Amino acid sequence: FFVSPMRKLPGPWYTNLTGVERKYYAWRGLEHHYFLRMFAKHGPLVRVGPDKVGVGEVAMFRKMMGSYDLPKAQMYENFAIVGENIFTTRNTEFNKIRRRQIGPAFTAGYVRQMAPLLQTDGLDEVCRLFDAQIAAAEKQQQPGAVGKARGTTNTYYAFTMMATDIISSLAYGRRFGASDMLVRNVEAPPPPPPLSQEQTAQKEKPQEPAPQSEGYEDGETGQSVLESMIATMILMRLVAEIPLIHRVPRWILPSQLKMLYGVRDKFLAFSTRTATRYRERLTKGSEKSQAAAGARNDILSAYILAHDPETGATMSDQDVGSENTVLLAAGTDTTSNVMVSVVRYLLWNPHMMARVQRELRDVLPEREQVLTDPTAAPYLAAVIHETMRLRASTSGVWPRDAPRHAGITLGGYFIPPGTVLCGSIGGVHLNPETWERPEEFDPERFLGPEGEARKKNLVVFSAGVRICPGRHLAMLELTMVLSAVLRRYEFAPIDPPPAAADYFTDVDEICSITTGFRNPDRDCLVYVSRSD
Ligand code: HEM
Repeated sequence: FFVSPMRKLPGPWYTNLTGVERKYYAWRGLEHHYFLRMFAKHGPLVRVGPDKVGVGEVAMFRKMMGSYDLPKAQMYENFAIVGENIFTTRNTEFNKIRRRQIGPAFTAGYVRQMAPLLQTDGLDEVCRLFDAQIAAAEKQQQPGAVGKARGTTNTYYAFTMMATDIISSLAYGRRFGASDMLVRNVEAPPPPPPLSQEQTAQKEKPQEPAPQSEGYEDGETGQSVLESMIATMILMRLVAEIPLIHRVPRWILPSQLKMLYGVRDKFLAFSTRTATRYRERLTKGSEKSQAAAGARNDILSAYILAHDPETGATMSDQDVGSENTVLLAAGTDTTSNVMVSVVRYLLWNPHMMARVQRELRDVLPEREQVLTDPTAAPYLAAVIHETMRLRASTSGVWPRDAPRHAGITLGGYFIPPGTVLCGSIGGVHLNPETWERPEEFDPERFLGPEGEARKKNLVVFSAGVRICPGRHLAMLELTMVLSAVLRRYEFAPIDPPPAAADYFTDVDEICSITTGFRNPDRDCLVYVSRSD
């Protein structure tokens, strides 16, 4: 204890003995804030527990993420309730092979070919929702009322459901129909009048079973799959917080947890079965069905056909099933939360909103046009980058073990083996040595050649050997959806912006693996109307 090199690291004295303060913040969903406060006080390398060090500076972050010598920390095993896959694995060889296998599904070129699916299964759906919300407001408008009808929408639900539909389309070959649930709520007819006796008797007669939706089995529907997906994600987060849950025999668990495990089993079975069916269509079906399946440029077909060019290893249906559950976890709220934040920042800064809209009217003169190239709308691209800097949906910490035998030197300090390095994306993005006025929302910093150069200091997708493979897809999705909705609709705030501009309080965030909105029902409600 007295000779440990960790003692030399900056940090409060008590972190030599305990990491309970960090745990307390993590338990409250505010671990990302805890790290920011520690960096502000002690600098970008700070001890936060006897064996834990926070890293909040871009060069150090890149160094710790740059090599497989610093494997993912043990925490990741807690996510493996959906099997070992690219995200959960701590095994270098496994990760290298998997990244080579799935690489072709995420190249910039292949991702561009997915744009039509992003449009039909994502963008069109969210627009259908906004249109339904506006139509509902029109219905309620008094006759003779002046001005356009304004619907009310919750951007959090609208974009989260849309992103879920996009990933389910790309990774499962079908939309789960998440957006439809929202549209149905808007269009729900008024409750029927009470039934007469005769009608009641009629109703009690056994009904014909509802026709199965294509591809679902055993009474599954898009909605039931969606529910089991959500339950699986909840279980993942619970086990991440309390790993013991996964270590004890299942029969000891309380009934709610047993139920969650049961649903997880069903969801994994569904994911594997989806891969099996798709493989059959791709490889065994008639020429016509093979052509139809092959013509779909999506992640699922790329995974099924994947092989590692070095070892020749392919992926089993179970492998594909496990990878797909991870895509749902890694590729939905990460992207949709950025969209929500972009709309919020633009509503708080009307001159920026006006500039984005002017730019979009120039590049998309027809209302229904869609933009796929972010460089065509540089101001919108700058807004997206600045939002991802200030409110990264991944602003929490991503832990790595110090190299097992040699340790590592960071910022002039030796970090011994056995230490966990907590790479803080929020810390890197708010580091005052890197960014002027770090807490200010200023898209200008990403404009022009200097702005382009500054992007190297953004690590929203992490860096190095485990960098996000979905980054091109995320950028395409952000560009297509935000350009279209900001061109086609006017948004207006329902509530005024927070009075005091304080980074820690002006957005009520919760960090639990990803960072999102603690109270979306209160904070993400806006007016929406059609633009010309
Ligand atoms: C704005 C949106 C996104 C952000 C900010 C983001 C960010 C990140 C970050 C920071 C990591 C590293 C996590 C770690 O070290 O454990 C990561 C990993 C990953 N991301 Fe993303 N991501 C986004 C969208 C996506 C999308 C759309 C997909 C795929 C559909 C995806 C798939 C993955 C996968 C599979 C990994 C694990 C890679 C590995 O461990 O080797 N992400 N992402």
